Amino acid sequence: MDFLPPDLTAYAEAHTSPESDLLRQLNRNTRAHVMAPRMLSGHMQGRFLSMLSWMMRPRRVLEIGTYTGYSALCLAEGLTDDGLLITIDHNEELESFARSYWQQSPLGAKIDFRLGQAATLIPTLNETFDLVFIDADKRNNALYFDLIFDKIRPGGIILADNVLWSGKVIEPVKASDQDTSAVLAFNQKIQADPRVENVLLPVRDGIMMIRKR
Ligand SMILES: C[S@@+](CC[C@H](N)C(=O)[O-])C[C@H]1O[C@@H](n2cnc3c(N)ncnc32)[C@H](O)[C@@H]1O
Repeated sequence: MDFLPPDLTAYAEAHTSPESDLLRQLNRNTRAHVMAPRMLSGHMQGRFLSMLSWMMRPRRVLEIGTYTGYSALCLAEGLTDDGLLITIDHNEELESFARSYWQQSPLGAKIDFRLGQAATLIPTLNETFDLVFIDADKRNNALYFDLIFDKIRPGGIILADNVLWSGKVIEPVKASDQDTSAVLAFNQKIQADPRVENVLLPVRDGIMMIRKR
């Protein structure tokens, strides 16, 4: 769902730095050849992730939900020289597609892909993260938040995508709609957590931006 009228979205994109040729190609080929291309962050959100990465100059970034590797490339842009982005996805069919784009970028050497279930892999990571992007199965947002919290430095940032869930967060929820219930519960959990400060940004499908105190 677009929250802004299409012509305002177009205006905002026209006044946002363009995607690199590589990202544009990755965006276009995901739309042409991969299932569910709406999952890709895209131009505007990608530039937001890049801007935040440049502002923070993170040494360690964790992404939960790689898909075709678009947001990984954006988040890797501001990494320090010795920086590393670990990205997790359980869909092995997308790995070679994502890698074929990462290999065309100098940032590819800083991207460490881990294949598997996020809930299994996160506890095995012995890193302190500056920035985490939660963008996998929304039902597990709260679980991923709990699993990563102690691995984030004070002042570190967690982003969770799709927290407006196409607007369903303000509609009556059907008992059978577990995804919407999970997004609502996650948003409430963050809002009530005294260990963090947060702002729900209405960018694309909604990004919850969380700072660990
Ligand atoms: C919304 S897409 C990620 C989009 C990507 N971050 C981007 O912006 O271009 C979600 C991804 O999470 C992965 N995923 C879903 N559940 C998962 C799980 N339990 N463990 C690991 N990956 C999972 C899916 O395979 C899918 O590729």
